[in-house]
Formats: sequence, structure tokens, C-alpha cells
Amino acid sequence: MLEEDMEVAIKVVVVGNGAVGKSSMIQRYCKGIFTKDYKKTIGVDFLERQLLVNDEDVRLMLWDTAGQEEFDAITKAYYRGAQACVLVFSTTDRESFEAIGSWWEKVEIEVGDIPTVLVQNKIDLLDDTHGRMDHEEAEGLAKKLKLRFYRTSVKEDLNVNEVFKYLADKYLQRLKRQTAEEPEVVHTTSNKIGVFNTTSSNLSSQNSSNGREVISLRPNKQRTKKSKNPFGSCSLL
Ligand SMILES: Nc1nc2c(ncn2[C@@H]2O[C@H](COP(=O)(O)OP(=O)(O)OP(=O)(O)O)[C@@H](O)[C@H]2O)c(=O)[nH]1
Repeated sequence: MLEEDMEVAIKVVVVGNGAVGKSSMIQRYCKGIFTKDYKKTIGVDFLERQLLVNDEDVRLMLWDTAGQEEFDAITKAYYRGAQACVLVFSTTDRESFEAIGSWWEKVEIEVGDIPTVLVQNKIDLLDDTHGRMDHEEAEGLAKKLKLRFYRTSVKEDLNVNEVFKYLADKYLQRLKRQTAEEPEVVHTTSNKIGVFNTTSSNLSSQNSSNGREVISLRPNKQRTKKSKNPFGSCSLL
């Protein structure tokens, strides 16, 4: 058990080529919705969701990075402090699968070894013969990179929760090991381990500033079509 009055907040970056379904996955998980429209992500955005993992309150902050190379320079800064990662490719886009290695390297270079999963999204389109991905190939890559592998359909809401639950769980295990090894670390508000002291704030209030350390991370995101509130029904930090 982690120390009382501490809340674990985990910054998760969701990366992969453009149009593989990163924004959709985050929206599905945080807001429970799916839209067919494609709005290219420009820059960075995040949504959050709280969940309970082994009786531990965990706040996941899901960072949506643009898959398009032209935004590389903007997104680079947002890897900083990431504590877990989802590498996404699409069933209908072979190139997005081939790009996984370089996305993985990029994350490693920016943040080192963090809990990571490999996700093949859009499995509802498996029968689309043009884009069919070889099962073994994807599993082989997961093995090679030593990553847990999930097949998801954000559209059908298949396996999305499992991806984030696994990451939260994996992160907590690591955090506990780290805490056991260096007990003093848990008393800090260090972004590195994602533990925030929440004693002075009202946890039950949606508008509380219990994540005030995070405010400075709020991204500036625009979309190519009609702008929309990226936080929607999720609580603002
Ligand atoms: N059929 C199907 N379509 C999906 C699925 N997930 C996402 N899509 C669609 O794929 C398109 C791209 O999804 P986005 O979530 O915008 O992709 P992205 O990876 O965030 O793209 P960038 O912002 O360019 O990085 C949209 O039209 C989505 O509706 C899925 O599981 N199945």
C-alpha cells in the first residue's frame, strides 16, 4: 500500500503514426465516445480518467501526440516526464506497423524505459483484405521489443480498458518496488514517480486544484476542423 493521502498520477503518452486511432482511443477511454471523423491532431492534448487498481486510486493523464511528422518539434517536449506509453499501429496501415520500431526508439531516447504496450487498433477491419496484418508478425514484434501486445477496436470498444489497466498496474508495481528501495522518494511531488500529495485538497471535487502541479503541463491544441473543448466531460486538472 502506498502512503495515505497520496494520489498516484501517471502521465501516459499515446504514440504512433497519423490516423491509427490515438485520439479516438483516448476519447473512448475518457469519454466513452467514438466518432468516425478524422481530425488530425496538431500538437498535443490530454484527457484524464481515474481508476482503481488493487484498491489504489490512480489518475491517468493520457497525452495525445500528433502522429504526423510535421509536428515532431512540437511534440518532442511532451514526452518529458512520461511514465507509461502506448505504441499504436493500425490493422489497415502496414506503414504504421513498420514505424513502431522508430516510435519505440523515440520514446526510449526521450524518457528511457517506461511501462509500454504495443496495440494493434481497428481490428474490426481485419476482414479488409487490403490492410490485413499478419498476426504472427505483430506478435513477433511484441516479443522482440518485450512488450505486452493488445488488439483493440476503439470503434467496437474492444480491449481499450484492458490496455490502460495493464499500464496502470505495471506502473504501480514499479512504483512500489521503487518506493521499497528508496522510501524517501514518496514524500516528494516528483514528476518522476508521479505521486502527488493531496492532503490539502478536496479529492471529491471535480474542480479542485488537486493536480495543481500539472497545470503547467496543459497543452495548447488546435484541430484542423471546428475547434472543440478537448476536455469534454473529463475533469480539468
Ligand atoms: N473502423 C475503425 N476506425 C477507427 C478505429 N479507431 C479510430 N478509427 C478511425 O480512424 C480515424 C483516425 O482516428 P484518430 O483517432 O483521429 O487518429 P490519430 O492516430 O489520433 O491521428 P493523428 O491525430 O493524425 O495522429 C478516424 O476516422 C477514426 O474514426 C477503430 O477501432 N475502428
